[in-house]
Amino acid sequence: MFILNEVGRRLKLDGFCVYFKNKNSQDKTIPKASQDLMTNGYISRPKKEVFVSGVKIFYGSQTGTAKGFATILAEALSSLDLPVAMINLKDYDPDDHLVEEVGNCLIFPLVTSKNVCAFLVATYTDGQPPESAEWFCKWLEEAANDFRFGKTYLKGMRYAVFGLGNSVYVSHFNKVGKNVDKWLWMLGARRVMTRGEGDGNVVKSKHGSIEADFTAWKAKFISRLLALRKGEGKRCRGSCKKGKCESSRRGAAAAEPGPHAREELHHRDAELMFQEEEPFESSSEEESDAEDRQSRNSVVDVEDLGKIMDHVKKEKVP
Ligand SMILES: Cc1cc2nc3c(=O)[nH]c(=O)nc-3n(C[C@H](O)[C@H](O)[C@H](O)COP(=O)(O)O)c2cc1C
Repeated sequence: MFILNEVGRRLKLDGFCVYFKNKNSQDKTIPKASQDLMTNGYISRPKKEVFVSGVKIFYGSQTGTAKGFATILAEALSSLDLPVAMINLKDYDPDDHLVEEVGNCLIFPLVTSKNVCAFLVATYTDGQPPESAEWFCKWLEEAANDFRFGKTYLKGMRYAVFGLGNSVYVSHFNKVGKNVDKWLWMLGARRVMTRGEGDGNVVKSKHGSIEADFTAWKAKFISRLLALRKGEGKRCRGSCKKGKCESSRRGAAAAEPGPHAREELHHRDAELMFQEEEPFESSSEEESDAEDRQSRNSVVDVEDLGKIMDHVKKEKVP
């Protein structure tokens, strides 16, 4: 029996045969048949895991700004060697395809998709989406509010949203971006970064113009993608503003909610979550799991309280 060492030399071994393949070693020193064997039944180094296999950029645009931003993003991403698809929401039927973004593993259907989805959507009069994104938004809103879909429907999908708007429309500023972010989250998709808000009102725009807002968001999105590509997650370390994470909830008292109360909680949480910037990655299911754990702790607290009361009563008996 033989073993191939780091430089492809055969070493004699008694009893069994192992091949180590050095990725820098010259494959030409190893016969083709042996190379095949290395991945077919013989021990070889594990293959590098792929954490992000590509990006899908969805856009909803009326006068072309969102489409233009989508093109800029696609170009930036393809220079990073990431496969990119640009999708006009007008041509996309969420009823048929959205669930595909969850993952395509038949054996473990809830396995996270290796794609990341970016949504670039504009807001129009009275907070309505552009015509091209009407069906997508209608479908998403209905699904998010339909208990038959539930908060795991899009579990495994990873996404980020950049909304385009103008803050002169005070009460409906960026409403569509906000809603798309909220509805995806309610369906269990995982937001990989804070929503970006492009503002065409140069006086109020965070970075001076909608283009600058987009450039800043794009830079953050790319750095987030690079981190995800390395397999890095981003968890709340207990410093989130609204105290919604598990760590900051520990110790807070709450009553056990019934099924309707929980449903209500899910929607109320979604509203709260999207009033402010959310600094960490999350999905609605995780939020709700944390609620459940907290509730279970609270039930124990109530039981303990009962025992204490019994004890106090006994103490009072002469
Ligand atoms: C008629 C009209 C109505 C608009 N209404 C809103 C609005 O309610 N809220 C908002 O944030 N932006 C509003 N906007 C601003 C657009 O969202 C913004 O110009 C955006 O960049 C357009 O993107 P698009 O070129 O991809 O369609 C409105 C713009 C127009 C022309």
